Amino acid sequence: MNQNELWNKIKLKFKENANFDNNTYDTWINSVKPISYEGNVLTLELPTALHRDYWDRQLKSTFIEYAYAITQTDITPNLVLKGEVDDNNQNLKRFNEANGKSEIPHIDPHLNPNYTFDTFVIGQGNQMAHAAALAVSEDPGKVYNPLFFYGGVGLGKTHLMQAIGNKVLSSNPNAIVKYVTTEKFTNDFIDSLQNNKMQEFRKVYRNVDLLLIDDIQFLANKEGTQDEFFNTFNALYEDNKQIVMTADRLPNEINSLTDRLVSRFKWGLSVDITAPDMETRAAILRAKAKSESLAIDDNIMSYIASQIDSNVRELEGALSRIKAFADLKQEPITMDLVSEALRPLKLNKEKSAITPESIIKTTASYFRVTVKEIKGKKRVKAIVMPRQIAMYLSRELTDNSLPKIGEAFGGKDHTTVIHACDKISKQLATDSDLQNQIKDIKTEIKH
Ligand SMILES: Nc1ncnc2c1ncn2[C@@H]1O[C@H](COP(=O)(O)OP(=O)(O)OP(=O)(O)O)[C@@H](O)[C@H]1O
Repeated sequence: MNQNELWNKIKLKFKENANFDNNTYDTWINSVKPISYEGNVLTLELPTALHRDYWDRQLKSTFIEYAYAITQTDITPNLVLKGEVDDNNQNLKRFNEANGKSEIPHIDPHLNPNYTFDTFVIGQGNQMAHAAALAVSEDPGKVYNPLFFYGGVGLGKTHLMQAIGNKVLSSNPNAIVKYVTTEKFTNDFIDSLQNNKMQEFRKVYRNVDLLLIDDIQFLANKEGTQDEFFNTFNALYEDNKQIVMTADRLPNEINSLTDRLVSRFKWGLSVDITAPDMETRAAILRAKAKSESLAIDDNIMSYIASQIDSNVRELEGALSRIKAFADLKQEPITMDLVSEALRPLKLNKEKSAITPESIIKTTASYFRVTVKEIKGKKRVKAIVMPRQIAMYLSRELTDNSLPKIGEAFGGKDHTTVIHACDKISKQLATDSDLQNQIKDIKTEIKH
């Protein structure tokens, strides 16, 4: 029997017995080419490294079983990639090290199983992001690539991004999905540079079907990591692999993000997620309460939703607090219990009520300018500097979104706030006078 005859017989067995649909059969079996059959080794040429990984993990043992049924001998598959075939040394090396070991390291998707579409409540602020996420999860790499979510903290960006990963894996358990924060990507990159492991790094990041990368604003000012990310992005994109990213702002608003990255990100779709309205907050609470089997009256839900209006993470925190209160006191969840449980949160909020308004007031008096001047448009240095410092402090000390801060400064655009924050952060690194001024103003604000 030559290699073609043997492979055709094995293929037939895969077709008849392996329970593959046509698509799966074409992808993993029909795309394989028999190269040689010598001794007890059948050399097969596979189209990509992904195929080899899949064969190593999923198909090798079935292959051996089918080959044995046909030849009554143990046949070992020698899996090579196109281009490797002529290189005998590499071929041999690969064969020797193979032994069931996959070339692509095992990739842990790092997904939270609770972050699914089922547990995500759709509301006004996230409707569009949800629709885009769903579309991408149904057809990764095809519709919006890359998909980019941006918006403030605790609004569900990570949840939605991981929901895509969970859905892709549940539809195709063999898909290679990887979720990473930008911080982890950066650390992995630096680590592999220092330890001469760039090849492994690339093997991990360039062999995924779906890359989910969170908080890419942290790529700011990291040129080397940006370069590597750019190359990763290109490799995946050219291979029609899906990339999903999140950040707290639009790519062109991220400090020193290279133009080539910004322009790549524009190839796909950017969608913002905004804070949930009252109705959505109540719906989220109802869903969370239900999943934890908490019995809470509808009007109590509305009350909680009206009190906690910043973001979903805080809403969840409030609910856990209420639950803990009810458990400790062994009482049902009544309006009294809820208002007692939430009182410290509200008091805290009132006591430490640091708002852009209070920051503007303190900063103005520190620099002996007026609140009106800070909120105004005058561009003289004596006013611009205090204005930018107050914007910077509003960003640092409050949870207000960039547009909200802009509004507090007499209706300025959020890009002006970003510019101010970036400028002050940069200057702070080298200017000790500014460091002291900011320290003093902060102390005053907190008193
Ligand atoms: N629409 C929603 N329905 C259900 N749960 C939600 C929704 N939005 C957010 N959450 C929950 O709120 C919490 C915070 O969400 P998440 O971590 O995804 O926010 P984020 O936008 O990524 O914030 P950050 O930028 O701080 O990481 C999570 O526990 C998430 O499950």
